[in-house]
Amino acid sequence: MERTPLISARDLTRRWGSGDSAQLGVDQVDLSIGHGELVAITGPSGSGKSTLGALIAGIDQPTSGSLVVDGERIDQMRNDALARWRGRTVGIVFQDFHLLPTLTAVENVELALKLSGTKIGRRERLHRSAQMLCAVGLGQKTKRLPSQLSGGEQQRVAVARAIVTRPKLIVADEPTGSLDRAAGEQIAALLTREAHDGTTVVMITHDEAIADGADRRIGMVDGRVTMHTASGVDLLLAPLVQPGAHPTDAPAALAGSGAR
Ligand SMILES: Nc1ncnc2c1ncn2[C@@H]1O[C@H](COP(=O)(O)OP(=O)(O)OP(=O)(O)O)[C@@H](O)[C@H]1O
Repeated sequence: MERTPLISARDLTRRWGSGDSAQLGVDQVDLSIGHGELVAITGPSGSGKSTLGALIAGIDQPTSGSLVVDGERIDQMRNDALARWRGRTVGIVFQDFHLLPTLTAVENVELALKLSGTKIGRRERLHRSAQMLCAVGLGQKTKRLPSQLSGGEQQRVAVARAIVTRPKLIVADEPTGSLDRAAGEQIAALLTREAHDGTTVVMITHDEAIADGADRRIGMVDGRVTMHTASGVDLLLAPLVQPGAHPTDAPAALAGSGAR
């Protein structure tokens, strides 16, 4: 069965400023990511990975181009509508965690459930949040404040917060960046399981082993997508996508294969 795209970007561009001083983050990117696909975005520092992730997660908006995520055009959505869309659609793991310093680990996770509009009471929200913290190996530290946790532990709280709402999409910026190998593999396994359960996972990573475990790797250089790697086969984008064609027109291997 053909995998329908959850994310469809066309000519997506994000720049700051204009003229000679313009900074280009993402440059005319065409991209299609399927439901339940686990995608790793890789590339050198400054190549636009975080910028692309922020656009896909709806925490930033493009200068031009179109971006449809879960059936909605989010590229020109108003801020209030975009915030509501994020709450019901996406779990985000920020590079620098963004935990609220005055809330405990379990309260940080619970807040995400509350903001997602889930119709469950606080007691059940706290129960689910504690379970999620157990899943990331923090069952003994649910009542700690972020300042009482190591960087790696804070990162795991951030992952638990992104997953607990069972969103359609998880965008994770270096979700294993502060972790040792064993903890990193545990988090990668958790995100992979979410993808197997139907969540689309877009993971920005420098970790080669974790990128290799994804369904597809998207390589970026200078704000452009230069390469897709699926099933261990390198596919150079340029010869496969004809000028003017959308990535969804490209061969199935490029767009991902089969719905989950
Ligand atoms: N707010 C901003 N204003 C101006 N330029 C920006 C802004 N944010 C990012 N950029 C520029 O956009 C380009 C892409 O940055 P981005 O953070 O997306 O790269 P990255 O691939 O995620 O890098 P890293 O691996 O170091 O995190 C860089 O040249 C960066 O300087």
